[in-house]
Amino acid sequence: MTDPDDAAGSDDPSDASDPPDASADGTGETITAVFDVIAETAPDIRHGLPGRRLEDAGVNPSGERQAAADVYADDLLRDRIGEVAGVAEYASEERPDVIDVSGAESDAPGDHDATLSVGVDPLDGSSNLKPNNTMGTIVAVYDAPLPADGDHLVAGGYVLFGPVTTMVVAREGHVTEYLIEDDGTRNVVQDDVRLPDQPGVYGVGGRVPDWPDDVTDYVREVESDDSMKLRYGGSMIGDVNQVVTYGGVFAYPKLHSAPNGKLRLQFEGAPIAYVLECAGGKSTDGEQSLLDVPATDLHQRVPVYIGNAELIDRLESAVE
Ligand SMILES: O=P(O)(O)OC[C@H]1O[C@](O)(COP(=O)(O)O)[C@@H](O)[C@@H]1O
Ligand SMILES: [Mg+2]
Ligand SMILES: [Mg+2]
Repeated sequence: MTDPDDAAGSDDPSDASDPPDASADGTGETITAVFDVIAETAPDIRHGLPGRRLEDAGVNPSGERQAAADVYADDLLRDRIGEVAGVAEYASEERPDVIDVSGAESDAPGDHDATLSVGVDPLDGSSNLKPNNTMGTIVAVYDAPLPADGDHLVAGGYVLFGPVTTMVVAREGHVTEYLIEDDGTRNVVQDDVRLPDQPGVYGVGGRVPDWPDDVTDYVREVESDDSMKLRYGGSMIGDVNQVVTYGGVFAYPKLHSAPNGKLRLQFEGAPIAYVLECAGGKSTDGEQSLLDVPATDLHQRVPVYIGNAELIDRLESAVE
């Protein structure tokens, strides 16, 4: 995208365009329809936030507090993605089980021939509601029942709720950034998004005293490069989009208190790895690409390190 010190990128959108449906079985049309629904729902999520910022709604399957906004976004997305022909399953960070939205299991109305599964993090970074900071929505489209391994990802993307609402979509090895208008239409801001060659930012989650020594040593080495600036805002999507824009590394690492880190493989780690790898970057759990981590549980956590290839290679050499 742009140089770290050249933050004045253009926001002039051109007309929306999607890759042609390269699939013989119509899955490409389903993927397009899913991201149309995400774009249409993004303004509704944004407009639904003010009254739901501070209201508590319970605990999610990962044992974390849910805001009313998390549940609101999840319900909206479940209803609307569930209507998309070709989508068989819906799952999210906010509900314990996979939902059959095809109707096939219960012989209910629906698309009984549907084959795709959609996993979402409806609101990523919802602890940023209180201080009114950046949040996102993460979307993963798999061609297998959930939980599914990363090699079943056929598309991944995210919405970023910042000063403007943008959506980044990766499919068929190609990454596109859109500006989402208030009426839910999407217009291309940047076709063929690629990580800049020169990394400029780094952000690492977790309490610093909770980092294992090898993580600490790696971070100290990264920040000793005087071209690297710290960027950490407490929303994975906000922080990841800094890396997509300026190059660099984002991590939510293994911790002393949590050897598998905090982020969820199905809803956060894998789809973001898919986007970054399609944009020319790399991902790892410390040993292997996040797309190669076996999916064993819908809500399993995984250490996440993503960014420029050279920084991820160094990380893999540095951590055990
Ligand atoms: O508060 P911490 O420990 O820095 O954690 C922040 C991380 O947790 C998350 O908020 C987890 O996502 P959710 O808000 O979807 O649970 C990430 O977006 C972010 O990277
Ligand atoms: Mg999240
Ligand atoms: Mg969330």
